[in-house]
Formats: sequence, C-alpha cells, structure tokens
Amino acid sequence: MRPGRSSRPRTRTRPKHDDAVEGFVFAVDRGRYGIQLGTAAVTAMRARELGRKSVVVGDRVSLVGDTSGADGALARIVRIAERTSVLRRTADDDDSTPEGRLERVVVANADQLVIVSSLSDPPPRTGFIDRCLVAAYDADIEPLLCLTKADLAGPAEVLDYYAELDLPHVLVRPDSDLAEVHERLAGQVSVMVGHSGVGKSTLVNRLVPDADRAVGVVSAIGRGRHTSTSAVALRLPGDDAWIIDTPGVRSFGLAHVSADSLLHGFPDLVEGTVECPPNCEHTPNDIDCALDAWVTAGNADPRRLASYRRLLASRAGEDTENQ
Ligand SMILES: Nc1nc2c(ncn2[C@@H]2O[C@H](COP(=O)(O)OP(=O)(O)OP(=O)(O)O)[C@@H](O)[C@H]2O)c(=O)[nH]1
Ligand SMILES: [Zn+2]
Repeated sequence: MRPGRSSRPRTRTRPKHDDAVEGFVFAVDRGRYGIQLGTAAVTAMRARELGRKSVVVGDRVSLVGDTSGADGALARIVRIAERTSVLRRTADDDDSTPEGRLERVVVANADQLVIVSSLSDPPPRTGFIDRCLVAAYDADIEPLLCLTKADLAGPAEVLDYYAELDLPHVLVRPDSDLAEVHERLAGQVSVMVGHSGVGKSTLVNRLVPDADRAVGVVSAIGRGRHTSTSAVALRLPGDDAWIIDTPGVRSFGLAHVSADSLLHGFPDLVEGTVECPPNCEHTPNDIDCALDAWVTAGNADPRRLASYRRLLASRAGEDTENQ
C-alpha cells in the first residue's frame, strides 16, 4: 500500500473549495475586504492562491474560512468571478506612489455610471461629463446624468449640448422627491462620480439615510486609524441596489482607449468620420480630417468636436485639467 499516492489524485480531481460561498465586495482597505454575504457583512483577506490579482469594490468573490461575520472573524477570498465591466481611475489621481501612477481598476461589475453635475455653484463642466461618458461607453456601462441644484438653474443649456445623444437624466433639488432616482438605481450597481461640491454627499445621505454609519463600518474593516479607500459601496434600503461613491477618484482613465473608441462618447460625430482618410487621428493636425466639414455643414455642434479633441489631447498627456 502506498497511502501517499492513493490520496493525492483524489485531492486533485475534487473541485477546489466546493464549500466556498459567494459575496459582494463593498469596501477595500489595506489588505482587508468588506464583503456582503446575504444580509451579513464579513471581513476577509486574500488567500495566497489569488496571486497578484487585485480585488476591488464591486467584485463578486468566493469565500472560505470563518464567514460568520463575528467580531474578529476573518474569511479568505479564494476566487474572483469574471468581471462584467471595469472602471479605471485616471493615472494622475495618485502620482505619489509608483502604483498610483499606473492606471488601476477602481470598480468592477458596475451596471451604471451616475455622472453628478450641479447646474450652478459650481457650474456644469461638459468637458468632465464628456470624459465620463467616454469611460462609461468604453466600459459598456450605462450612463445616467444626474443634474443637482436644479433649484438654482435650469437644465436647458446642458441638455441642449447633449441633444443628439440618447442620454438619460434626472434632476435633483433639495425639495424634490427622489422617486425617479430610486427608479433608475433599483436593481443596479451604480457608480457615482462628480466634482467636489456638486452635492454628491447630500444626495447619498438622502438615498442612504445611515450612509455615515455605513462608511464607519467600512473604516472599521481597515487595520489602521486612517482610511484611504477610493471607492465604497453603500446598499440602498429597499431597492436591491448598490451605490458606489468614489471620493478619491477625480475621473476615470482613458489612456487605454483608442482615438476611435473615444468616439463612443460622441455618437453625434461618428458618421462624420466616414470620409476621413485611413488611420486619421481626428486631431486639428490631421488636415484631411472630415470632422471639421461635418461640423461646418451643421451636422453636429462645434463645441462637441472641440470637446472630443480636448479629450484626444488629454490622452496624449497635454494639460486639460481645467476643461
Ligand atoms: N441649492 C442647492 N444646494 C445644494 C443641493 N445639493 C447640495 N447642495 C449644497 O451644496 C454644497 C455641497 O454639497 P455636498 O453634498 O457636500 O457636495 P459633494 O459633491 O459631496 O462635495 P465633496 O464632499 O466636496 O465631494 C452644500 O452646501 C450643500 O448643502 C441642491 O440640490 N440645491
Ligand atoms: Zn478624422
């Protein structure tokens, strides 16, 4: 009898971790992961077998070990499910570390990108919205334009700029009921992005009344005093939905997106490129680019072409921070 040999093949054919349970990553903080398992929140660490694969907010993972969620209990993440979408942050978000200088996935499996822009104070920045739209279309995520402070200014100008796009939008005022927003978020994993001061926190607090407490729970999974999360998912009561806030993310990276893929954010310009020479980069330096004539003929708004070209230039590393 050779016990060593008879037991080994059985281990190999048995599915690995067939007792694992599936959960949703709602927070990441320095080596600790907050995972929703049914109605329980469980803290977990990565299993060594994951290798260098990163785990991000929105990931669906398999857990083994102590999944009780009890105080001090630590489960292990043994598998990451294939992602349906990824959002990367822009490279210059965190240039203080070598890791931050590379584009990194910040959110996985989002269904919807909620682009929050105030109609006044600060005024809407269509360049930023356009950039987010490109990131959404490129990642195959549905965009939703959320226009806040509708009590201070009307949406006509912004909506006119996007008239050619089939872009859904919602308006938010302090006294508006949020029924339409709830309807848009129901059943979805939504990522919120917007500049400081546009009213994101105000909106999140109205949607998730105990948001502050939930964020506290997230901080508690970390090992240190100071948390440095760049994304956190909050569960919307009653809607079977998650809303992911991205406080540390200024915008999403587009360096991996080609000039033609950038056009996904500009469906009103796509047809105008049919007459372009092969391999046209569509920049102002491409003298035969057909987009200028397309706009001159009144087929698209010149501001849209300007915005597209600003995005092209920003990918090339030019400074467009204030566009
Ligand atoms: N008039 C008006 N003011 C609003 C509205 N929503 C938010 N505000 C105000 O706008 C300011 C900024 O709101 P916040 O919710 O803190 O904005 P934020 O996007 O979370 O900003 P950061 O926390 O810096 O990321 C606050 O003074 C809010 O009271 C709105 O719909 N109408
Ligand atoms: Zn062109």
